[in-house]
Amino acid sequence: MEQQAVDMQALATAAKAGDPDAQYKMAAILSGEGHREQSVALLKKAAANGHADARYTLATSTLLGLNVPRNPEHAANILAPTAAKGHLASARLYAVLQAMGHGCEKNWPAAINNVMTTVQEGHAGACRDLALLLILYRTQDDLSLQLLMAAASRKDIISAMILVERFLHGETLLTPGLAKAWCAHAKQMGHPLAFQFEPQISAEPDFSEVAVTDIPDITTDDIKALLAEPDSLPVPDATYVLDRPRVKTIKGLFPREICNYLIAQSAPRLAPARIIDPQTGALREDPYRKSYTVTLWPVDMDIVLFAAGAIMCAAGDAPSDHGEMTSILAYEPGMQYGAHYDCLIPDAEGKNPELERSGQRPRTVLVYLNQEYDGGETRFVRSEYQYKGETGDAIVFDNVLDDGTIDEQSLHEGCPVTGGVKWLASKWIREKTYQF
Ligand SMILES: O=C(O)CCC(=O)C(=O)O
Ligand SMILES: [Fe+2]
Repeated sequence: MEQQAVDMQALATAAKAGDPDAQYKMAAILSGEGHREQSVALLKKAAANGHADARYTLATSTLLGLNVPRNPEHAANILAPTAAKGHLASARLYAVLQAMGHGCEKNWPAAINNVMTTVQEGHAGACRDLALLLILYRTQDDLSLQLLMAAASRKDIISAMILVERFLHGETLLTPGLAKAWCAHAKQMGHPLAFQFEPQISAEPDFSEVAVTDIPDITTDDIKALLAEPDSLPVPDATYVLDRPRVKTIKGLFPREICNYLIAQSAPRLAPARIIDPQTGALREDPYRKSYTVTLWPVDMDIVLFAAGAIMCAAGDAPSDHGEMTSILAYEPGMQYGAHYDCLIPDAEGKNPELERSGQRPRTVLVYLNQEYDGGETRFVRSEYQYKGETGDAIVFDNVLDDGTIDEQSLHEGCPVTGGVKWLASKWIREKTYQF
């Protein structure tokens, strides 16, 4: 206790004397104690002194408007210098802002530069991001495999679980002992797939095999040539299945690895879905829409999640900035999304601020992220058409008619799940650039 008081005193003295690390640590302690203003003041000092973690934290608060005014341009400016120096968290977030054009100019090649700076710095998370982009683009299997091996051997559990899953499918040359060792590590870290995979490997875990492998030697120009802007990526062929509402389905929009990644990144952020109370306008839970859900805002995103969202927009024939943020939904047995329209409905006076801001929601894109569940079909209640995709398949449907008025045939539901957990990615497309 006494020692703690001495340490705190020493920290406060160092912070006052201008030590950025002490300022950052003091800011975290003060924030935990609820002293928001003092915390922000110190965070700003540490950031001004060039402390990379402080700059990242301040940038996320600035994006969210948390204890500081919301200002995406300011957030991008805070991130730019630390991203250029290869600070992983800053570079990952700055890449998202550049890819989206949120707070800075939309510039996909510049976003790739950020990824490559951190790959070249040897960050495991950056190797994983690049590997996942290559997987999403379905290109350079050898290179993505080397990047995954490099990341997994640097203890990146997401990469390790991708390799273990491939091992279980007989696709990757891991030894069973190494696969088991990675599972044990990922279980400790709480990766959901590790609990599923570990019992399927009968070998003893062999930790002696965990040797760090080299990061492949790749140039930024090579990667830029491989990874065009995701908005312009060709989407697999669609099958038109219904006229009213207009519905098409797409097999394999996302590879399995991307589906698992979306699940793993959203699982810790899920919260019960809420609806807007028609009487009070307040958000509340309702048995009508019962699922767990998370909306991925820029601070929750990385370049892979951005690109996956952009591909969903492309599947809906829309530029990426017309898409609302991707939502991930998880339905446990008994959960469902009751019959509803996705389009925005004006009030009795013909008004809806959302409609004025970014226009109607003419189209919806859903991607099924897994298939190991019972029930849970997406059903158009008036036409009785229903669809249940396999892992990575998409359904795209119009919520309005050609003249822009609501298509009443678009009334749809997520049927109750009766076994297992259904995971879904959902994107609502807007008429105009989505303003948020
Ligand atoms: O769960 C489903 O199949 C439907 C989801 C849905 O309707 C939506 O996200 O708007
Ligand atoms: Fe819907």
